[in-house]
Amino acid sequence: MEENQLFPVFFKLHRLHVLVVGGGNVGMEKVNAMLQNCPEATITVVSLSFLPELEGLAKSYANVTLIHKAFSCGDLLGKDLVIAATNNRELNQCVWEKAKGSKVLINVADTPELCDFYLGSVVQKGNLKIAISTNGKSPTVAKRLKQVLQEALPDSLDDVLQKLHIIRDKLKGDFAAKVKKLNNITDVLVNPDTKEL
Ligand SMILES: C[C@@]1(CC(=O)O)C2=NC(=C\c3[nH]c(c(CCC(=O)O)c3CC(=O)O)Cc3[nH]c(c(CC(=O)O)c3CCC(=O)O)/C=C3\N/C(=C\2)[C@@H](CCC(=O)O)[C@]3(C)CC(=O)O)/[C@H]1CCC(=O)O
Ligand SMILES: NC(=O)c1ccc[n+]([C@@H]2O[C@H](COP(=O)([O-])OP(=O)(O)OC[C@H]3O[C@@H](n4cnc5c(N)ncnc54)[C@H](O)[C@@H]3O)[C@@H](O)[C@H]2O)c1
Repeated sequence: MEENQLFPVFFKLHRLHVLVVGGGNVGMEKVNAMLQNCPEATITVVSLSFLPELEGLAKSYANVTLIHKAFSCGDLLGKDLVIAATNNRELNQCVWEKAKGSKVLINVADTPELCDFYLGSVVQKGNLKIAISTNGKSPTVAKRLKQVLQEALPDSLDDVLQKLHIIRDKLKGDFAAKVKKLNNITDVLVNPDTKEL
């Protein structure tokens, strides 16, 4: 079977500055996806035109800035991540070249081969977050799986996380002893019939 070699990480977007080039449907969707996960994400969108929905988002989120202009190299200054989402393949390739020259990680929405990272489909239950990737094979399947998991996982999972966090902070002893205890307590999640030792 072909393997997915992507390595998932969870970015603290409120500490990073993201540049999105292109304020159309895809630019809008990517901005929306980032804000859904992190309402404090710092995002600058550079574009020749903006969808009205994107202008609405910029009004609601002080951390989202829209700049009405054509992309230029200087837009990369101070940015940590870039998403190239214009409808012009050559321009997206040019943004990629400039980003590479500046050592900034980039996602080129119309060219998976040029992406340093992909966005995932995200299941959220309070503190719990599950990101899904199909290795770029079918974003639609990723979206559907998200819907299935969002329904199937109980909301109470967040209570479990909150309680385990309290226990984790209270546990005494050395690291190995804490790990053993936490694994004993949570064994019931994978073996419902076992009793805590
Ligand atoms: C998961 C999600 C996250 C997000 O965007 O937030 C996401 N795409 C979503 C939706 C979606 N995208 C597309 C459709 C139409 C149907 C279809 O094509 O399936 C739908 C479905 C819909 O909108 O209903 C079209 C599309 N997408 C890409 C291309 C270019 C290409 O493949 O060449 C084209 C063709 C453009 C064309 O044909 O012109 C590329 C990528 N899209 C990715 C992520 C990355 C791979 C993720 C993975 O590994 O699965 C990757 C590689 C790069 C990236 O964008 O990061 C989000 C689900 C949101 C949710 O959970 O609700
Ligand atoms: N990765 C994904 O999830 C995904 C999904 C669907 C489509 N796509 C691809 O993404 C691309 C964009 O699609 P779209 O629907 O957003 O297009 P769109 O036409 O709605 O938007 C393109 C935007 O790019 C801007 N733009 C054009 N030239 C520019 C320049 N020189 N400087 C700055 N901004 C400029 C335009 O003003 C416009 O706002 C398409 O090539 C499409 O194939 C990717």
